[in-house]
Amino acid sequence: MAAGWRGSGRLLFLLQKYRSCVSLSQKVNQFARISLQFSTLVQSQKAMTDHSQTDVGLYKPPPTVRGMTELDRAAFSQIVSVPAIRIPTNVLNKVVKSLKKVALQRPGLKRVVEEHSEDGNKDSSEGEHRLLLLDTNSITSADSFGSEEAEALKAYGVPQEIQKYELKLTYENLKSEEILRAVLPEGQDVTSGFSRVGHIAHMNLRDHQLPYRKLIGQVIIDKNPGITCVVNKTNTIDSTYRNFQMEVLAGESNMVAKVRENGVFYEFDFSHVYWNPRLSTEHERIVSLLQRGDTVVDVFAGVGPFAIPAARRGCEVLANDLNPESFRWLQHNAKLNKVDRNITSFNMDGRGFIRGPVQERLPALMKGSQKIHVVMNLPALALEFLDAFRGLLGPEPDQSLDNLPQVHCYGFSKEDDAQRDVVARAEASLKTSLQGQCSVHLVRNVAPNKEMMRVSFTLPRGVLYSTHTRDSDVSEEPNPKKQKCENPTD
Ligand SMILES: C[S@@+](CC[C@H](N)C(=O)[O-])C[C@H]1O[C@@H](n2cnc3c(N)ncnc32)[C@H](O)[C@@H]1O
Repeated sequence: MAAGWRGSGRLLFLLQKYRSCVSLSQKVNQFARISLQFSTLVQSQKAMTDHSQTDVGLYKPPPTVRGMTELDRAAFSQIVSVPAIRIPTNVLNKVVKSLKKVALQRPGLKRVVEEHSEDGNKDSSEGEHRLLLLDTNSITSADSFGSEEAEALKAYGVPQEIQKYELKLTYENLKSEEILRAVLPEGQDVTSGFSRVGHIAHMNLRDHQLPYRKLIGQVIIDKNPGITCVVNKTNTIDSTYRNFQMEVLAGESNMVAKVRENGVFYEFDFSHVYWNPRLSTEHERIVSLLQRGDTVVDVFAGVGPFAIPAARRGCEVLANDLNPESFRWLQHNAKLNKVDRNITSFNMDGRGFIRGPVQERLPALMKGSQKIHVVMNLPALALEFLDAFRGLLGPEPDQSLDNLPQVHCYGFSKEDDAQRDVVARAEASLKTSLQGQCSVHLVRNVAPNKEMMRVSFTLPRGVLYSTHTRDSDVSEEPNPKKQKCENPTD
């Protein structure tokens, strides 16, 4: 209860902080942060509640498992005494339904059992009665039943009497969080959360969890059907291709994942390419803007989560990625989804791609009426890559080419006003104002104080036709510090 009040107080404080923000964009950012902090608050309160529930001791594994680094499943077995109620078989189903809130619920455990006599043999009245096992957190004595349950018992003629039942609890009956809380050092955070990529569970363990990493990996496999490999991200990444370096904690070391996102199938080697299940909504959002016959230019395509669904929708796609492995899996996924005819793929640097194959095709596309969408999802750097469009079609505007491309460019921001920050960076690269001509979307909160944003706009004619090409900016090479990629978790 006290935790609940503390939580509400904190929420009130956060909301007051939100009200005091001045600009709309600040409010958007602040609101996103408050939502995150609030959800963290709710999660930690939930964790507290769960903890207090298991704290009664009954479902706690034996204390001897504390500090275990190699999983010994048998060490988790124990006999516990649980409350039970004796129910005639002719009303069993109805009574079990009425008592479902207070019945024992444990993975892999039957809650209705046969009764045994004192000597351990089956009761002589076998077949006439069964025992319903009850949850010790709800029922400790015959008086613990609520009024509805008590009424149901009376109506079915079941005596409101509690007896004890000796129950064998094993590793199989425990939840992963209960196992890890019993094993890891007391009082330290037990996070068993992971991202799922096909058969792979992808974890980001903290330092204090590392000595137990093999055991944690095995527990995740045991408790999550379909997971056959658990990896932990190690602290370094290949910052160019945005893939993680990882250690296999448990299970097979097969890194070729098969996933389905928004109804589309993908296969890829997770250890060599970028894949983030948290982007599925954004992928879908962009794809929903597309019409059959549109052209999609995907500058940082990865293994195809924009390109493949766009091609399936009937668009012509130019898809590029610098990582040879992403390029290979992109082609594989195009074939897998039978859209390889609609996708032309490239393995180039993004700027070279824009100033080469895209430049060649753009005039013809801009003469037509079907939309041209340019997608640039490399949030650590893409805003800076917009300079590649400057002077792309030369200095002389051709008025017959009036179908200007729509650009969807992603960027991370740690600024208080993330919206203003990403627009200002896009404007600096394009060397033109986008005021009133762009929309900005919060894609997701990546970390506390770090947002992934999308700026969408029609590429200004004055940018495409300009003497001010990127190549003429010798004195304006991007600051190498700014070019550095951000944390791999993003
Ligand atoms: C954040 S991932 C996005 C992949 C995919 N579009 C998605 O939404 O999941 C960025 C991709 O850009 C690629 N990349 C990095 N630097 C690049 C560059 N200079 N030119 C082209 N692609 C690049 C990486 O290999 C990676 O696949």
